[in-house]
Amino acid sequence: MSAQKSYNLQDSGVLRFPEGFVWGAATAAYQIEGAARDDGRGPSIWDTFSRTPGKVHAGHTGDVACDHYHRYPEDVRIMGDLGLHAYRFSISWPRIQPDGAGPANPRGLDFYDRLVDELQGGGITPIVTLYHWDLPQTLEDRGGWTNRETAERFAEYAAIMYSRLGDRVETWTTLNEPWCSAFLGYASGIHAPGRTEPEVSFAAAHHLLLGHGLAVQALRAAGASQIGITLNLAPVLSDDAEAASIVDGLQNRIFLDPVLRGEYPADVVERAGRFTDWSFVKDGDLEIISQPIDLLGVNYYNPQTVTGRAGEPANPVYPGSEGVAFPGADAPKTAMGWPVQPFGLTDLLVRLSHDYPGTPLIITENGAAFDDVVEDGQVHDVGRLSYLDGHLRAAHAAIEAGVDLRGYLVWSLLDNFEWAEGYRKRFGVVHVDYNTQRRTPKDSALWYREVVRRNGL
Ligand SMILES: CO[C@H](O)c1c[n+]2c([nH]1)[C@H](O)[C@@H](O)[C@H](O)[C@H]2CO
Repeated sequence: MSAQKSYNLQDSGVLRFPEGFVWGAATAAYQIEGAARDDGRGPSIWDTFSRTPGKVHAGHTGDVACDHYHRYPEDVRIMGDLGLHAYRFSISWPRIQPDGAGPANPRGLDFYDRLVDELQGGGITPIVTLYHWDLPQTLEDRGGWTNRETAERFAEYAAIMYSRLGDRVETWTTLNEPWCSAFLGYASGIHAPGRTEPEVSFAAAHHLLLGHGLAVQALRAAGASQIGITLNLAPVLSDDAEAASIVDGLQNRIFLDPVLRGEYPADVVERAGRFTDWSFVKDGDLEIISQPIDLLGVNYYNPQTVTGRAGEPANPVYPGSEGVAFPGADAPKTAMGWPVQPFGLTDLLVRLSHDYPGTPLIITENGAAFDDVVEDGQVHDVGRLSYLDGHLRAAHAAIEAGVDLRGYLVWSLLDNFEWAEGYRKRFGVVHVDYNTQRRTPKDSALWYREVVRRNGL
């Protein structure tokens, strides 16, 4: 259960969030846009990966997805109907630079111009993610994130986007979840580009962070004032302190420390030593990576439960985690098999504010997949509503504990392409019928609308 404590509830007896708390929803380009070949968009690593037999459920691809590229006015209207303050979306790099470098594709820029204008017309604040996993394939052909030059291309792309949208977009996040890009993409291979080379995954992680730092420099030089990065973070639950520290290092501190402290954690450097000599870290890199940021985006879904077990092989997504087992949690599960443990969000937020003080936090993703059914034009997604309610209570408990939490963006606005799961897993508060593209707000959306209106539960 989330942390239970008696609050000094205000007038109407609800949990009130701070004045100005930002309520919104989040999506990502490859997961919702479709139009994979429209208007000059080039191929990304996810176009390639989803076409690789066996990589994505039933061979699903993002070719059409939610057809958001064409239906964005309707989707913005839905955001307005829900009363959302903000909308977090990512920009498709290959739509802007089909080969990952060189002059921008004007038709790609035009789409995001139109989207931002539509949002502004609806009084909805855009929150841009520059990179949500859809690397231009041409850059992957040159090594992708294992190639240091990709970091430089990313900063050039960031500057292009700021020059086009900076007059209307105030909040910019550079990367979504570099942990997933590096360790799902290059170590375990369960995400694009599907490489199973743990020995290069740490270089990929570093170049992603270098790209973040160079992009922060470029954005700041161009006048951006609200810049951040989004990390997927998880508290680690264990009866074994050593096992917990190993996974905390490989999941959380490997990114938090370079970005917010300007150093890699020594224990992680040592454990990764069996894969790499870290020679990809050049003088000055960590100063660039730890450029000051204004906001830390936190994606939270559940804690990690681990235990020490002699002889246990490394978990492929955590290179260097030999001796650690992942037994799973004794808790209700979502359709992804992820445990529902809202208390983990409170623990995480309080830990961040204690260990990495001074950086305001925003929950950039939190949500759940459940098997939804449309009945008489409605979706009674009680499980998702309960998950969101519990996690908002957990977030409120963190605020009560003094955490500087600025907002909450539910994952996701729409059912969408759930990466290797394809379309079979639904995270949206709005149901999408992929045959007709009909949108149906679920009960969770109607409940969330009331939360936003009341600024509380
Ligand atoms: C393990 O959870 C990760 O933090 C995570 C979960 N999720 C994410 N990251 C990604 O940012 C989204 O694109 C996914 O659609 C979403 C749901 O899977």
